[in-house]
Amino acid sequence: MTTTQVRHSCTRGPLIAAEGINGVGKTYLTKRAIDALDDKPLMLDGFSQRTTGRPGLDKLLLRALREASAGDPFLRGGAPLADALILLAIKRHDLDTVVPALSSGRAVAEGRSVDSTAVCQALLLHPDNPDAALRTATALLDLASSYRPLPDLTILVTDDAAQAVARAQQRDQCVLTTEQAVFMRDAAALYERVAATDPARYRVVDRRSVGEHEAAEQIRAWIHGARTGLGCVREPWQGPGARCMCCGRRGDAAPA
Ligand SMILES: Nc1ncnc2c1ncn2[C@@H]1O[C@H](COP(=O)(O)OP(=O)(O)OP(=O)(O)O)[C@@H](O)[C@H]1O
Ligand SMILES: Cc1cn([C@H]2C[C@H](O)[C@@H](COP(=O)(O)O)O2)c(=O)[nH]c1=O
Repeated sequence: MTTTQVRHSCTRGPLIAAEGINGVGKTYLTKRAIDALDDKPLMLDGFSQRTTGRPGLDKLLLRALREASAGDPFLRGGAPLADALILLAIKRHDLDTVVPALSSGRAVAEGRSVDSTAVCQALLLHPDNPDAALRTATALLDLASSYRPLPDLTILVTDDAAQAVARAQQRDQCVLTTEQAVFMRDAAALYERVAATDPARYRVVDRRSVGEHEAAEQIRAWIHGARTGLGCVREPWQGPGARCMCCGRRGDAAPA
């Protein structure tokens, strides 16, 4: 988690996110990577997998967004900033549910995190202006980091957008509209630009140049390596003297 932490070592596990457009292979490759790990991370499902089970606050918020977006696969409810705040609330709820696992030293792998919110909502706000979309995406990430710490490591899976569209269509037995396919293409480009702004947090695996086996192996190694050098993590809104959310250690107060 990259914000509000004081860098002394903490016993917690790392928070890792898999990002990228629909159908790019986040779930497929992350599962393959995790199969090869002895110390398996807790997997936090992406949104589309959350259709069964107890209706917690995350599912209820998601249901509201789904209803407002009337079947749109990108959950576009018509009010991008209000949608963004609901999406961030869901991702905050997700963090709350995994703090016990992180505190026990276990790694957690989120299927999408706040970078998806930043990218998708920024693109909705600036569909025809890639530079403005990038500025808004980074501003939304700043906003997100005041709601919850960002992931320690974000793995971006990229590919030719048309390949990802084809996989998503095949998997979901649907045909995306041209507008939806263009949205995915533009989102793919924006994810890559956002990743380039924060190379310390992001690792990028590009399926155009890396085979399936090698991609899964890279992801395995990144997840394994994310365990080292972790600092304590604090509620962003509580300031540097607050206790670590995971180990409970107090931070050093800011120098006078
Ligand atoms: N290398 C591969 N070989 C065979 N099938 C693959 C491969 N990569 C992905 N797939 C298939 O493509 C589809 C899309 O992949 P996946 O579900 O992992 O994408 P995703 O990025 O998690 O998408 P979403 O965000 O829409 O859930 C799935 O049916 C998956 O099994
Ligand atoms: C987290 C998040 C998701 N979305 C969109 C992207 C996908 O089209 C759907 C389903 O997501 P899944 O996790 O891949 O199942 O939701 C979004 O627009 N903004 C977000 O923050």
